Amino acid sequence: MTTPSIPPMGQRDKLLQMSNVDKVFNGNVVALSDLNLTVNQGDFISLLGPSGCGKSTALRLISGLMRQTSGQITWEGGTNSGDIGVVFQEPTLMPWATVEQNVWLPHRLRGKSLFEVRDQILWALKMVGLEKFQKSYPRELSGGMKMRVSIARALVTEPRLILMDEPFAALDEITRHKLNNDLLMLRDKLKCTVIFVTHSVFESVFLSDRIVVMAARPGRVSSEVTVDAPYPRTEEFRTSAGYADLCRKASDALHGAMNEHGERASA
Ligand SMILES: Nc1ncnc2c1ncn2[C@@H]1O[C@H](COP(=O)(O)OP(=O)(O)OP(=O)(O)O)[C@@H](O)[C@H]1O
Repeated sequence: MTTPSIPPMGQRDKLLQMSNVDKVFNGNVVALSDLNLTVNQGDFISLLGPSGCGKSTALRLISGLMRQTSGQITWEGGTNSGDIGVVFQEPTLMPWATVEQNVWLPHRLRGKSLFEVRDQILWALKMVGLEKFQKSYPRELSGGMKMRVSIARALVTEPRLILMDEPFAALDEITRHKLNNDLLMLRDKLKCTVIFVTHSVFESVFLSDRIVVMAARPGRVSSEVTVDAPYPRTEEFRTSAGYADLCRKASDALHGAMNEHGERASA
């Protein structure tokens, strides 16, 4: 798969637009109010915000798993099945199925046989470094490897947009760093667009070029922090003064969002 490089921010084509999006649950829980967000092709966006500010709800609306109460979500050129890959906090693998069968799932749901999509499955597993584990079962894998399978499953349809809902939050720090590095390498190879939900200022700065900071009650965009550090980002970036400055900036923005309602910052 050959793909052109990602243009600099400001020169990217639009992928989708969320305009004046509201989501109300049970008639009275206002999860999102007047959410506006433009997502461009190649963006790596982190949604950062306090618990309950509607980050997961925003992802579910974009994924089409749920419908907004009002407002529009518009894809440039429309959207097809397979355009979106989703990775959740838990790997959500079928324990009775092999790695290969788990990664097959999105194609299987579209009526394709394992034989038909075997090459795509192998490609996705290679992307996450697990091509030798096709026939393994989830119980034989570490937590980090299970998450890689989950990422391969999201990649297997070659989606235009990958949605990740706190995918590494349950992993230990070392595995998390390793998967952060690998995710950036993957993004560099695939030139894909990613929206990544996290509670971690450090993770959002390391990964993204745009941090969308959300405020709660009701959930909305509070501010946006641009992370203009060049990719590839390495351990050198993680220990640089520039990284520390950007973390401070993102942390201030997060505290600002929390103070909009007098909440206590915990990130
Ligand atoms: N299915 C649902 N029914 C009723 N209320 C819901 C539902 N899903 C979410 N909510 C409410 O909507 C608000 C936003 O929830 P959401 O899970 O999107 O926030 P979040 O920012 O992802 O939180 P966290 O960081 O804790 O995962 C919360 O008040 C939550 O209780």
